[in-house]
Amino acid sequence: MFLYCGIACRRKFFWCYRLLSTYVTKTRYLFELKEDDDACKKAQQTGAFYLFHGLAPLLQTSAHQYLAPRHSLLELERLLGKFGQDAQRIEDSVLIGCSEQQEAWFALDLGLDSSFSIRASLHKPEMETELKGSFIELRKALFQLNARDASMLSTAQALLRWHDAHQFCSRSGQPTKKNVAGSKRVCPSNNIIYYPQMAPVVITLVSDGTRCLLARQSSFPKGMYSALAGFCDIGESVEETIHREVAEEVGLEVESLQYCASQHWPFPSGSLMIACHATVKPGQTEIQVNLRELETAAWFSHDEVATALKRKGPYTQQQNGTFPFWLPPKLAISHQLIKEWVEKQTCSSLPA
Ligand SMILES: NC(=O)c1ccc[n+]([C@@H]2O[C@H](COP(=O)([O-])OP(=O)(O)OC[C@H]3O[C@@H](n4cnc5c(N)ncnc54)[C@H](O)[C@@H]3O)[C@@H](O)[C@H]2O)c1
Ligand SMILES: [Mg+2]
Repeated sequence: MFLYCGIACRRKFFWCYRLLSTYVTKTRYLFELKEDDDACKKAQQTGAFYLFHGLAPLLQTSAHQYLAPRHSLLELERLLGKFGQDAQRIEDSVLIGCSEQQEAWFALDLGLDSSFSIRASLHKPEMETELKGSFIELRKALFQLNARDASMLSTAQALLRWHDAHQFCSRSGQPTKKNVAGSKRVCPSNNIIYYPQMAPVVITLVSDGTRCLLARQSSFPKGMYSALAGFCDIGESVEETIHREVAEEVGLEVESLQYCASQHWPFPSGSLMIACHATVKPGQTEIQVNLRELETAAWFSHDEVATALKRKGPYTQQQNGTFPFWLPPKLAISHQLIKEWVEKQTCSSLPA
């Protein structure tokens, strides 16, 4: 009997341990907050808030890096009170994650129009002084944030932008209402539910076996090249988008492809970047650049790419008027894709 109990208890302990692993607990907690408005409101009491103004996150500078400060509900209520705002404005906030200790994290934009406020947008310079930070465009700050803040702020910005753009039902024209977590909006007149969306984008590093193909758009910083990227058209598989984008942008036919990784990307308005390696036949490598899409594209050797990976742009113009060749920074999935290609090439060139 004792032995039986012992085994049963150990089994139970093992089962609880499995269920209560930090990751599972955190995931279940976030799921509950998205489904249960009261639970989410309760979580706000002990939660922390990232602040934005016109989709630009509040940042503080620390040793050449940006840090994203968080504020408690109490601090936020005090701040809104000081600027003559109703604390109801906090209902505009969206849930973006939680800590391992289940402190829920929210994001709130103080610069976007609010249905809860008479004076919709709070005055930016005054708020910056009060908060001892600056609201900085995410595009400018992203690469000077640590990986966790970059990911949190990217998610937050995409979600805040989506809510701002989906205030009305496209069928009835009536105002839609968000749930407390901000994981959906509902039209009260017809019960249509709107969920936040993101656009799938493929990013492909094409190789001919020894070289890889990199391209630039005129909007890129000078000297920077990247892998080929393109939005998925409606009805396409990832494989079909890769074939089409490579043909459209550089006039080549993909022979084989291999998945590498994926990343949420906040620009232009929330994309899921799906990164893949692709090969073309060694004899069919003549590039025909589509100038409507790209400024230029070219084949680069392993050594050229390996050297460029170590450079950190943006660069100033050289004496001969050109800019050094450099690649996107570590945080961008294109960097990871290119680095993986370089490592594979290095391994395959080593003697067996
Ligand atoms: N994270 C990274 O490493 C990385 C690297 C390269 C590109 N990107 C991102 O990939 C995205 C797509 O690359 P691209 O610009 O070459 O795409 P693209 O080649 O599909 O060309 C862009 C054009 O596609 C059209 N388009 C179709 N669907 C669209 C949609 N849902 N949203 C916006 N435009 C749409 C527009 O006309 C737009 O001008 C860019 O927004 C860029 O920010 C990210
Ligand atoms: Mg493109």
